[in-house]
This record gives sequence, C-alpha cells and structure tokens, in this order.
Amino acid sequence: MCTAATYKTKDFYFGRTLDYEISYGDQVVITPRNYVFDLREGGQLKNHYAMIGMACVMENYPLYYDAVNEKGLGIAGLNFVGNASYKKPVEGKDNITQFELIPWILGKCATVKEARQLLKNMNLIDTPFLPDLPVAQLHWIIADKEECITLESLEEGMKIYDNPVGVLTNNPPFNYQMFNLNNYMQLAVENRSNTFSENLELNQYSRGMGGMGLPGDLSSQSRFVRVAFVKMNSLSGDSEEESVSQFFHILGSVDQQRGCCKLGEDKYEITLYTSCCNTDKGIYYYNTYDNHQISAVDMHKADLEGEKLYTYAPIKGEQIRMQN
Ligand SMILES: C[C@H](CCC(=O)NCCS(=O)(=O)O)[C@H]1CC[C@H]2[C@@H]3[C@H](O)C[C@@H]4C[C@H](O)CC[C@]4(C)[C@H]3C[C@H](O)[C@]12C
Repeated sequence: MCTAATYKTKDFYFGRTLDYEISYGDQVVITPRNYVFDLREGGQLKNHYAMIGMACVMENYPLYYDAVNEKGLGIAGLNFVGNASYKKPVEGKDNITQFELIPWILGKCATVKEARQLLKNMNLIDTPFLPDLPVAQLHWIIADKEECITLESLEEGMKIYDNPVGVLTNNPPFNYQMFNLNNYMQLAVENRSNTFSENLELNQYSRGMGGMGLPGDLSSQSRFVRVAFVKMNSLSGDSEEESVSQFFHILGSVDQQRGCCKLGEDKYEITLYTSCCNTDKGIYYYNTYDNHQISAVDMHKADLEGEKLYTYAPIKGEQIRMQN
C-alpha cells in the first residue's frame, strides 16, 4: 500500500509513503535538463525540465516512483493492481510506457494545466522496461500549487479526475474513494454533544470523540479516509521546518509498522520511505523505515544543465542524538 498527499502553507509540498515488502534499490535521483531519455516508441526527450525524486536506476535510466520538476509540478505512482490497464501503441498518439510517464510529463509540463493538455493525446502502453521485469500496475496523482488530478488508465480508457482532497492511495478506483468520503461527513475535529437520544444521558468522556468512526486499519480505502481527514484539517506554521514537520505527521497517520500486514511466511509490508518535496524550492526530504531523522537533497545544488544523473543512496540506520 502507499499513500500520497499534498500540503500548502507558504510553499507547496508533495510527497508519499512507499509501502512494500521489498526495496527495488531506491535512491534519490536528480535528472538534469540535458540527460536524454530515449523513448520506447521512438524519439527522445531532451532539453527538458530538471526533476528530483525517488527512483531505482537501471541501465542508467531513472525509474521514478515519485518526482517533482523545477517548475513545481509533482507526480507519484501508486499501486492500482487489477484495475490498471495499459494498451498497445496507436498510430497518431503519443505512445508512452508506464515507466516513461513521470519523465514525460515532468520533462515537458510546468503545471497541471499543461499536463492536462499533454495527456489528451497520450496512450499508456504496456511495454516492460526489461523483458523479465513486470510492468507495474499504477495510477497517479499529479499536482502543483493550484490544482491536483488523478490519472487512471482503465480497461475502458483513460480517466482524469479532479482531486480536491489532494490525496491518493490504492484500490478501488478514485471515483469510488471520493464517493466513500460521504460515509464519513459526520466526522468532526470538535467534540460533539449527544444527538443519539435525548432520553439517554450520554457524555463525552474523552477528547477527540468527534473523530469517532475514522477508520484505523491499513486497507487502502481506510487509509484514504484517514489521510483525507488528517490532511483537510491539518494546521501548522508556514516556516519550512513547521511545514515539513506537519507533512510527515500527515503521512505518519498511515504509516505501516512491520508485523501488521502479513503477506507470507516472514514477509510483511512496511513503509519503506516517506517523502516530502518542497516543490517551490526543489528540496526532497525523506525518512526511511529504519531512519526517522529527516534527510534532504536540494536539486538546485546540482548542475541542472548537466547530462548525467545525480544519485543519493538513502541514509539508513537510526540517528539518535544522545543528550547526556
Ligand atoms: C511497489 C510500488 C508501489 C507501492 C504500493 O502502492 N504498494 C501497495 C501494495 S498494494 O497493491 O496495495 O497491496 C511501485 C511504485 C512505483 C513502482 C516502480 C516504478 O513504476 C518504476 C519501475 C516500473 C517497472 O515496470 C517495474 C519496476 C519499477 C521499479 C516499479 C516497481 C514497483 O512497482 C513500484 C516501486
């Protein structure tokens, strides 16, 4: 499972949790403007916007999971198993493979508005990156500081939904996730008085009872509701530290602890990393399952006119500051 979210204070923040049982060899990767992407169906993507995000690099190619470009546009891919449907190439269309989608959009578009235009002629195709590498079944959240959308390529075709909550998890399709929020419209951040029955004396015995009914389990539908509630009600100061801190708290509400989601003998899904990118500044903050300290990579410290990828292995192991 995975969860992605956006958050706006003075700047705009975009990030995700990546929940899985194995790592593909995640690295923070900066792709400068003159790195050349050879597109599978012909042509090249060069002189594009620079981008930063989490990826695994295979054959010197950044296979991004989530990234933000220098203009402040962000995308994250989240599992959409059983519903994602990619097509065969169609003449006259921009035939883009699933693994090219992030660089294709971030390389060419400065805003969601521009991405909407580019997507009009795009056909997502099912070519794997390598013959023995399975094609990831994903859907995507695409956001800038003005608006957020969800992109799904389904059996019946491509859907682009407005995403007014600025969050995404996994199944079911996004329109069902949004509809499901109706079931929770009674949730409140304030305590409520007794509306159950005036003939019964029922009292608030705890703080936080306005949120009674907020689902606490790890299913993707429950995480969608939980992170939507937390994000929509989130408050923080607007300094960088306060904003980043609050962002990690938002995604902390859907963190997955080892042991709670069993997939097989000794196999558990955990939150491998959580990211938070300041899209205005191009700084990618992250922490990992075994290192809660926030680390960061600033894309503007790299030569963005370059041609070669910059890669940063995540800093692992808890960094504990002893006080005595
Ligand atoms: C596993 C990741 C998604 C995590 C997630 O959503 N888990 C939910 C589990 S569940 O369904 O809800 O059970 C996805 C997100 C991005 C994916 C990667 C990117 O798409 C880039 C390439 C794409 C290639 O097709 C496969 C390898 C790969 C390197 C992908 C591996 C894996 O599928 C990733 C890392």
